[in-house]
Amino acid sequence: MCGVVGLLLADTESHTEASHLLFESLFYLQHRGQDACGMATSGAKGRVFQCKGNGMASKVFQDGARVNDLPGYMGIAHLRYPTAGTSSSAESQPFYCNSPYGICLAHNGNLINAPELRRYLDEEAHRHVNTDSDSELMLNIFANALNDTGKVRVNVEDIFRSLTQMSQKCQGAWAVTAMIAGFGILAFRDPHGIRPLLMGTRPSTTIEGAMDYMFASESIALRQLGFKDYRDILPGEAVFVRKGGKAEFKQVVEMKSYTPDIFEQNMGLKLADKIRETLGDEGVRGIDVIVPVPETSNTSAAVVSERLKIPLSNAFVKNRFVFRTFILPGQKLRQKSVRRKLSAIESEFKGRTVCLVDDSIVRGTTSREIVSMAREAGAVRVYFASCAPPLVYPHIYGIDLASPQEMIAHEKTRKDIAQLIGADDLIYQDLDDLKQACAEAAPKGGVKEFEVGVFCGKYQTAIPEGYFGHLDEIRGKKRSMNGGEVLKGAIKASGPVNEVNGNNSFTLEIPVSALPKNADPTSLLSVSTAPRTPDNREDISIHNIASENN
Ligand SMILES: O=P(O)(O)OC[C@H]1O[C@H](OP(=O)(O)OP(=O)(O)O)[C@H](O)[C@@H]1O
Ligand SMILES: NC(=O)CC[C@H](N)C(=O)O
Ligand SMILES: [Mg+2]
Repeated sequence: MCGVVGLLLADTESHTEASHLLFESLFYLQHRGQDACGMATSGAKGRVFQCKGNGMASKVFQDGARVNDLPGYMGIAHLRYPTAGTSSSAESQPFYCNSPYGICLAHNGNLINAPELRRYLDEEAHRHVNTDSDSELMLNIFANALNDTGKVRVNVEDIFRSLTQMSQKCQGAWAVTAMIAGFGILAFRDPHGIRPLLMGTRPSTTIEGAMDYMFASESIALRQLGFKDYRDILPGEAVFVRKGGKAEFKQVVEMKSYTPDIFEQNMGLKLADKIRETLGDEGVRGIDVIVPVPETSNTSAAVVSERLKIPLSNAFVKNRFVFRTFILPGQKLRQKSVRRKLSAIESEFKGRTVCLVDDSIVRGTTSREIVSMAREAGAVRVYFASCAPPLVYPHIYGIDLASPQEMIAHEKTRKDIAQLIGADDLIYQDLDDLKQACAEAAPKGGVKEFEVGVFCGKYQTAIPEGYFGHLDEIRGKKRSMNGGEVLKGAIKASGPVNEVNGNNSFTLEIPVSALPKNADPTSLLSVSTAPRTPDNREDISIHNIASENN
């Protein structure tokens, strides 16, 4: 995901009000990325001030203490959940490049032709790129186009023209806020509008008749900070707000379609009907309670409960000090964190047939753990309903979900998956139903199409040859970062493994450093295939051992 923000105050004398507002906005968008965050501001003499690093906003900005080091009337900020490159702090954003004019950029999305852009920057543009980040490439492509104007000072038209050139060179998804030191704030979106970006305004608190401008990935940040009249930046559109000036808009590249990622939309309206279709009237009558997996599925579960006329029970309590799980690096960590994050209220489960509702199943970490928690709390039957259809293809536009092989639905039937997560039955939303539910929820005349490549493998942009192989390679590299070389091989197994995989073959990846000296890799199988009992989930961790450093 990633969150981006941009802000320009009308009052150019304001000292650190911009950085304080930006800091606050990061809390409203923190769920969009927890790996790293940062901010860059610019003030009176056009100097750029920055603070960024790994961790969440409160940590990086030392509970706000560092915000006072960031003066200026404008700035941009970023929350990172990596899709490309590594998790190193050097890749935290915004990125800064001094030539020309001092540009900072914060990017949500993913570029799918990074190798080609890297080659162009190196061999033709002679620009130094310091990290593996695709966002740094985008910044340099833009900077290079601006540089080609050959001007000492550019104007707004030059900026828009350079963005047109950049949009023609880059392929993939982007929602970007950028800042040109001493000049203004820029925001733009890819031709398909895959990642979200909005703009809002508010009257300046100090200069009568003047407006402050803010851009953000989600309206919540704008609303909470008093920015109103917000509107979407359209696909292919750019907005520049000049210091002390007004917003100027330009369609820098033709709008190809308007297909925001369906993950951003309201999910789950048709799920109730699907549950009835799958379980039948009898099955539905047997359900005692609908239980949301807090909080992302609360709304959908409430709709399901109302439509099926089954009581809703908030039978899982969320620990608000544990954060998002599936974006944590490392399967072991993710698994542990589900248990830390959610606790089951026994009295709500004891002796009941429950239907758990979550927004999605990716690797199956959450669903597997909570089905087993529901049983431990005394549930007699456990159904699991997912608002999203099975995820089986890579997400390539800015959500590094998992590689298809890690996704629990990969090459599995619904029944296989139900077995793997330990549920009595599993109900998935249909893709067509989901699209229809989202289209119905969109404002009149609004979005009708959505980016759904992760469910069906059909993407909005052409995919460069070899891109999926390249993705796997990057993920392999990430996995082995702490573990050194990775052994890979298909291993035939029998016995308890059958219970886990539903067939008797699987791919095992073991970081060499995780093995005892001179160990035969297959020796690990005896550890990982221990029989499954309520207290021993080692069998599931066959894959976990393999991808511990993922
Ligand atoms: O199948 P999995 O790999 O477990 O991924 C799916 C889970 O990931 C997301 O939750 P997340 O952990 O991000 O946190 P949240 O719902 O609390 O925001 C999503 O809401 C599912 O619960
Ligand atoms: N999730 C995102 O939008 C990530 C942005 C960018 N591709 C990065 O990895 O930093
Ligand atoms: Mg969740």
